[in-house]
Amino acid sequence: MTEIAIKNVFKEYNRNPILERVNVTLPDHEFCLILGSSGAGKSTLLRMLLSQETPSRGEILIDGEPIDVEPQADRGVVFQRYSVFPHKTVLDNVLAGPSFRESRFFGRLFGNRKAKLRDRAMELLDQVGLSDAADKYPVQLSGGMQQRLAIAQALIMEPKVLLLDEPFGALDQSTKKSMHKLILDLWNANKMTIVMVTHDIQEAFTLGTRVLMVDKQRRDPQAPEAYGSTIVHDLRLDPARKAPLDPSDNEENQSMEDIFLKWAGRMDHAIVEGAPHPTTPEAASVSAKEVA
Ligand SMILES: Nc1ncnc2c1ncn2[C@@H]1O[C@H](COP(=O)(O)OP(=O)(O)OP(=O)(O)O)[C@@H](O)[C@H]1O
Repeated sequence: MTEIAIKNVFKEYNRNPILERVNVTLPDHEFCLILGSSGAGKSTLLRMLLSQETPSRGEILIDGEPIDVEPQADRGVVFQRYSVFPHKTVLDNVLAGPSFRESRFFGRLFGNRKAKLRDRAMELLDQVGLSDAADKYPVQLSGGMQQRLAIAQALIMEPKVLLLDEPFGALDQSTKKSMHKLILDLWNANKMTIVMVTHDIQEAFTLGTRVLMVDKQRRDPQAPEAYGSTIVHDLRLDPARKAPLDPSDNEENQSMEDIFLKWAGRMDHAIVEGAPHPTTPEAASVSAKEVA
């Protein structure tokens, strides 16, 4: 069981507010997608969940306990750009994390323990469809294969929470589709909570049980940097649903929020909640009835 609670979190860089009043609770086994325009603060939020950054105010709790101040193995991460070791084989890339962790306690790994880890690594490579590439080097892999390797690398640490920062953003459409199936299968098999950042609305609605839209709720035209972003829409989805496609989603000049609300309106069982602290009439909550 892994519940993440983000409580009234603010983040500033050099006194510039990036995020403000972020409040959300993600129950165990949520697949949460974070959408928002460029610079909205999505990666900053993810980095705080990873403990690479600390909130300027507010707190983040995992299972009721304040989050560790250092990144821990209970939170795995996959970034958009392949974060694998180029000089190690595929198998050794998967083994690198646990070998490092365990050798800190036991020195070099030997015998039974090493064999067990190797079996687990091969099992994961099989799950991500890379068992035939175990002896290859990353340079010999396609972009999609490298991302699958990065996912196996994260999963071998058995994280309670998997954080994904646009992991499929650099992949072509068909590879992306197969990665979507893979990540949904892994999410079901491993019972983790996933938090994933994306720019792709269709991806968010295909994968998420929860979709959060992050944007500025207050804007000062004289001082665009005056306010930070917050959660402006919080959408819960039935995991069994299918995301319908609509050609009008590709119309130009639509804001991400317009497209988001259109999608939300077409989903069965979608419940959209407004931001926790609406401050302008425009940003006030969108009820389930309005989007139905
Ligand atoms: N370490 C830092 N120091 C100062 N400013 C930062 C730092 N990290 C991020 N920022 C600023 O915070 C804002 C939000 O950045 P962030 O990367 O979280 O946005 P994002 O929503 O993930 O954007 P994108 O979709 O383009 O990746 C940006 O204006 C960025 O320049």
